[in-house]
Amino acid sequence: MLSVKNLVKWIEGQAVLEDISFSIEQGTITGLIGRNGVGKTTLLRSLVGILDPDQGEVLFEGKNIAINPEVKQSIVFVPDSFTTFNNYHVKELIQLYDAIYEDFDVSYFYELLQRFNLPNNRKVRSFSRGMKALLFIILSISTKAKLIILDEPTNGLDAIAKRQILQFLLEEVSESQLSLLISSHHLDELEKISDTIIMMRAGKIESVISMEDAKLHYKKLQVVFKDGIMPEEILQLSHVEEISRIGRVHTLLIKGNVNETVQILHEYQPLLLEQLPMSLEDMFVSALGGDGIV
Ligand SMILES: Nc1ncnc2c1ncn2[C@@H]1O[C@H](COP(=O)(O)OP(=O)(O)OP(=O)(O)O)[C@@H](O)[C@H]1O
Repeated sequence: MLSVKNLVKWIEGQAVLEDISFSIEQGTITGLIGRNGVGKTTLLRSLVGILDPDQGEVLFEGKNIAINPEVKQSIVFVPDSFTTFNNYHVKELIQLYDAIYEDFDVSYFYELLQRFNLPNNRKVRSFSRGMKALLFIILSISTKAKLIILDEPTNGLDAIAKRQILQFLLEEVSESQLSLLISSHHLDELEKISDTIIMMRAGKIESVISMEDAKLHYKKLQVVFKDGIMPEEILQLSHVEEISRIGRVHTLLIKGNVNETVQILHEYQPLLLEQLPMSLEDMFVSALGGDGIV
């Protein structure tokens, strides 16, 4: 559905995006993660034409978005800040979206407004941060676009609103074959809803991995030895990484064949050896933990 090919973006003499390529399939949720300043927002803005890439292209259903502006009807970007719209009344926003997006569904918008208990008789300025986030997610869904790109969508939402909106996004994806690309630092949320995770590092793609593969290929083990010391042989294994140590409890991240590692660990007769659920945060820390802020 969306195909990004060799995207490069320079800002003020600095390469912010370097040779970015990936694709997004219909009806899927892709999470975009990476440390602060790696270029996530710049990438999202380049995908929708707010920024012009210096090299490379973005194809939506085979059409280059730079020379086929009508394609932008099918892609909606929800930014992480809504100050531009502060002076708009909700009704003016509806008129604006209705004028821009041919398939904007006004009655569905009002239905969603009611579902999320948002007022329709006020200016955006009077909404809280979380209410604004909800409002713009609802607006984007009501456009009936095929791809919605969200930059930090759950920032400022309370725990209940977060759950509601994530559940709602999942429903929309399964019912209407919508695709979502979501940039977020809330890895626990992305882990629950994403099919694929794109990890960025210093303006480049570090990895693209399906959550299914990630769960198969990464495992987390907790191990305690009598003398509290992790055998050097284990630390030397290239697919094993010690991600934390609290007292005598060592936590290991295993990439690849976990059975082989467990067998070796058993030879050292540990007092405790147990497998823990692997989280996206573990993968993130393992892959990017050594990086400073870029
Ligand atoms: N308008 C701009 N002028 C100068 N530098 C910019 C501009 N926009 C982005 N940058 C730089 O580009 C890099 C990437 O910024 P970007 O906002 O895309 O990162 P990010 O991954 O979204 O970060 P965060 O997770 O903190 O939101 C940073 O080094 C930033 O300083």
